[in-house]
Amino acid sequence: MAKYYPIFLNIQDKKCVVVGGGNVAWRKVCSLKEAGAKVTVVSPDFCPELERETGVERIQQKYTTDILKGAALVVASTDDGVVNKKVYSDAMERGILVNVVDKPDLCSFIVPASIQRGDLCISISTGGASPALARNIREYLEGQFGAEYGEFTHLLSEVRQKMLLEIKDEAIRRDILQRIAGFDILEIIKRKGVSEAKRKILEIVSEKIPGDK
Ligand SMILES: C[C@@]1(CC(=O)O)c2cc3[nH]c(cc4nc(cc5[nH]c(cc(n2)[C@H]1CCC(=O)O)[C@@](C)(CC(=O)O)[C@@H]5CCC(=O)O)C(CC(=O)O)=C4CCC(=O)O)c(CCC(=O)O)c3CC(=O)O
Ligand SMILES: NC(=O)C1=CN([C@@H]2O[C@H](COP(=O)(O)OP(=O)(O)OC[C@H]3O[C@@H](n4cnc5c(N)ncnc54)[C@H](O)[C@@H]3O)[C@@H](O)[C@H]2O)C=CC1
Repeated sequence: MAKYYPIFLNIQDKKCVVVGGGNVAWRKVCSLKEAGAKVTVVSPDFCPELERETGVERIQQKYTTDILKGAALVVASTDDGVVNKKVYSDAMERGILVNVVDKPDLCSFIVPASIQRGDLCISISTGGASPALARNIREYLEGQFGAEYGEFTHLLSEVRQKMLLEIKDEAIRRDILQRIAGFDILEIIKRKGVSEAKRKILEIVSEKIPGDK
């Protein structure tokens, strides 16, 4: 089995093509859309979920190479191995990132199972060993990581932007940022809300920087 390098790809406003109109195509269309891509899906037929999907360009025809023009990424998710392989070789020739859903060895990237809580993303991969296990772990973690993690991440981002400007001493800044990302602050968000957590953060900051209010 191949080794993988986990990264987060910026595909905002980039053309991403999904070839195929079944359930697997729909799943990939949804995750690409959520990442802000301009999605084109091409297939002679679309499952009802794909038919209903808004904000997606649907091209109702068999795959042809010209559809890849200007694409940053393509997913081949037809039930026809020959077509999937053709998409793979077309993409490789053009330097386009490619995922072939039925052939892990024809993938320049594979897609993990993911949980999104605001800017916090937790992704799980088994490197293709067991997608079902990746899904089960995702479902388990969904129960552990509630909406409060989104609020927490948002609050930390706000405070961090401010501190990057205001606290020049890198060691002190790092110490504070590490401290306020602690689970005790998350507990305060859960029990008492965001404004109480902000108050606690200010308290920590003033303790760490004498004289700071
Ligand atoms: C290599 C990879 C390539 C890629 O697609 O990127 C790939 C390949 C294959 N998947 C297959 C089967 C299944 N895939 C799922 C589900 C998911 N598959 C996803 C990713 C990946 N699947 C990549 C590796 C990810 C990793 O392991 O890290 C997830 C995580 C993300 C997503 O697809 O968006 C999404 C869960 C999302 C979620 O729920 O959170 C289920 C379960 C279900 O549908 O409920 C089954 C049935 C059970 C089983 O087989 O385990 C088959 C055999 C097809 C056949 O039997 O014909 C192949 C081909 C092969 O293995 O040869
Ligand atoms: N990677 C993954 O997560 C998973 C992969 N798979 C594999 O994914 C593939 C697709 O699965 P499903 O969506 O369930 O299949 P499906 O049979 O529901 O859909 C296949 C789609 O491909 C379209 N298609 C066929 N020829 C085409 C062509 N020349 N050009 C464009 N579109 C074409 C069909 O019209 C249909 O819409 C299967 O090979 C399956 O083994 C299955 C489960 C999970």
